[in-house]
Amino acid sequence: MLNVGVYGANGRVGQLLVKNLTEDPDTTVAALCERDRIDYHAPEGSVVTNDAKIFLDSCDAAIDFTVPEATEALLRAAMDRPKPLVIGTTGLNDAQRALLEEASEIMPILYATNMSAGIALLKKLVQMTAEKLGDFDIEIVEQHHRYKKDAPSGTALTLAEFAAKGRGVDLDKARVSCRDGMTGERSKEEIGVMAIRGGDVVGRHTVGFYNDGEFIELNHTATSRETFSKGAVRACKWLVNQPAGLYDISDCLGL
Ligand SMILES: NC(=O)C1=CN([C@@H]2O[C@H](COP(=O)(O)OP(=O)(O)OC[C@H]3O[C@@H](n4cnc5c(N)ncnc54)[C@H](OP(=O)(O)O)[C@@H]3O)[C@@H](O)[C@H]2O)C=CC1
Ligand SMILES: O=C(O)C1=N[C@H](C(=O)O)C[C@H](O)C1
Repeated sequence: MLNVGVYGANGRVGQLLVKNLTEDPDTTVAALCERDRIDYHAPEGSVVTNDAKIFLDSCDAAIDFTVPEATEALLRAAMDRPKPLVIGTTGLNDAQRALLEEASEIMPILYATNMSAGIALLKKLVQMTAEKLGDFDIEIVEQHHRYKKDAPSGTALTLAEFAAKGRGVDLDKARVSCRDGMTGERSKEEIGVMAIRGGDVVGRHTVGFYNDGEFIELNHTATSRETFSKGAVRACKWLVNQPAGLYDISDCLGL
């Protein structure tokens, strides 16, 4: 039995993780970490805490869907009590990404901005298409629910990274995420990454390749948030058998 901790246990994804881990015959919910309180009955026998160290000491592996500053606190706590970590939180800054890489030298960490199998495959398709259709304009549009805090989504930025890799360009220089006013004509090098927010949209990403006379749009739509929570549980079960290192969801799926 794998004793898993859920970090951000009161969140939209966190609550689904508790459900999925409870239903899975191979896993149990050993610990819940939440900064304030949880709005439901914790599974019997689970440790409920707001202290990341107590949390890590109470589980064999942990799954994090929170906010960047909370992920940073978890990584710092894990440096002297390493545990396999599955991290889905988006919006990490450069320093937080560097901390994640440093931590992965002493524990296995799977970091993915999207835990779905569909996006894992889409990333490869985007890189290939960007490379093969070198003169098509690339524009990425993402749609999410009204409660989402970061923009563009972590997934859209990951897809943009794969597009940039396919083109052999630096995304920091190529990315355009705002057009307003007299922007001038679009340059060939631009990779547009735009965000739409509204309603209860779980997650929709479209990577368009536009040319004169034709265009291709590659789309992925998540119709259930359990796609992410179940993907994270699957990743966690895989990760506990891996040595220290930084992994992606594609590694877990063999894609
Ligand atoms: N990789 C993937 O596949 C996916 C990634 N995500 C990402 O996961 C993250 C969480 O998403 P979602 O569940 O929708 O978000 P929610 O806002 O529903 O949940 C966030 C959780 O983090 C906690 N939290 C917020 N601020 C802090 C803080 N300063 N310190 C400690 N804990 C904090 C919240 O606690 P409280 O209730 O007290 O506010 C809550 O438990 C986001 O970054 C989102 O982009 C989402 C879906 C899929
Ligand atoms: O906040 C969300 O909801 C989601 N966030 C992730 C992201 O930022 O890419 C993944 C998914 O699209 C849902």
